[in-house]
Amino acid sequence: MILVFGQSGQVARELGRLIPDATFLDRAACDLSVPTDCIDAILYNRPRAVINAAAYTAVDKAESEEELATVINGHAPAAMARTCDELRIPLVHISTDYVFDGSGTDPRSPDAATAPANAYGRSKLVGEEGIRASGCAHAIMRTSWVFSSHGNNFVKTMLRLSDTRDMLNVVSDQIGGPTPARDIAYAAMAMAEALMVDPTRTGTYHFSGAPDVSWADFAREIFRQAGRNVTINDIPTSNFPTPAKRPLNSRMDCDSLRNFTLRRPDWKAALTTVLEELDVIE
Ligand SMILES: NC(=O)C1=CN([C@@H]2O[C@H](COP(=O)(O)OP(=O)(O)OC[C@H]3O[C@@H](n4cnc5c(N)ncnc54)[C@H](OP(=O)(O)O)[C@@H]3O)[C@@H](O)[C@H]2O)C=CC1
Ligand SMILES: Cc1cn([C@H]2C[C@H](O)[C@@H](COP(=O)(O)OP(=O)(O)O[C@H]3O[C@@H](C)C(=O)[C@@H](O)[C@H]3O)O2)c(=O)[nH]c1=O
Ligand SMILES: [Mg+2]
Repeated sequence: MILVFGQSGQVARELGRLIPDATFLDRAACDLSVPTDCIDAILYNRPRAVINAAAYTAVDKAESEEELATVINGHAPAAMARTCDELRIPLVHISTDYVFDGSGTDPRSPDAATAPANAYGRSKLVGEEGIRASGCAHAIMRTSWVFSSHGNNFVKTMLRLSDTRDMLNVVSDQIGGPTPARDIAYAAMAMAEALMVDPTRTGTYHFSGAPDVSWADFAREIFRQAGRNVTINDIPTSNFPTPAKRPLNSRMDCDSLRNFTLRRPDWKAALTTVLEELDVIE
């Protein structure tokens, strides 16, 4: 059996479709703000592999709740990893482009220096470091700009705003790869399977949708496909103040995905499917 932390989140829901026989732990079954509960959950379920799809993902709110975010995104995954090491089972964990400072314009490779610019990014980095220190077989999959038909994401925010607005200001100087949650679920499973056979594939991998675009370009493609007439004004990040600072360059070098015969997903095609699921298009 595969044990998944998370049930209602974007990636957890897609894992639910892909591997319905897995055991999914919602917050009531295991609250990550109590890391020892993660240990108990793994020992109780005795899985073949663990996928952590739960996290504190409210980027702006994390600025005022960094301690809680650090327990959920940092200490809980570290506790999972130590238990996975004891049981000699692999852990697949999902991390973020926000562990980088976003300087420059080149795609970041997995071994590039981390330097998070916000509390959420720092909390996710604590998780990465705890997992590496545990010695367990693991894949840390860094992804970015996740979207799907469930939960909160940029696609749903844009569609909601367009109900009342025909013009939106969207930042055009943050560049990254929008990533379909469905493809993340598939990749997480591929990594878990590979690690069960060959734990030496342990490492940190980048997985983001192609091509890289700005949030403004992403918004334009959403409304183009949705057939909605919404004007997107390109604005610099400085004109969209938020509590948390976001990296400008979220481009990720995903070449090492070849280790798992995976490739960057085509986010525009996946967006069509998501808009169909949302009944925005037929
Ligand atoms: N969303 C994005 O754009 C990106 C996400 N990631 C990473 O991908 C992973 C999956 O993200 P995504 O699916 O979008 O996340 P969501 O925000 O959609 O879901 C987060 C999940 O974590 C659960 N959760 C939050 N706090 C706790 C807690 N204290 N105890 C137990 N469960 C908790 C939530 O449960 P509940 O429903 O009960 O709140 C929810 O199921 C995360 O590791 C995230 O950091 C990486 C890059 C981009
Ligand atoms: C709603 C809105 C947002 N924006 C900007 C703000 C921000 O820079 C960008 C995206 O907004 P979001 O709130 O979706 O961004 P955010 O929640 O920061 O998204 C991040 O979530 C975490 C969990 C990750 O790990 C990251 O990879 C990334 O996906 O768009 C506009 O410019 N105009 C708007 O009308
Ligand atoms: Mg958000």
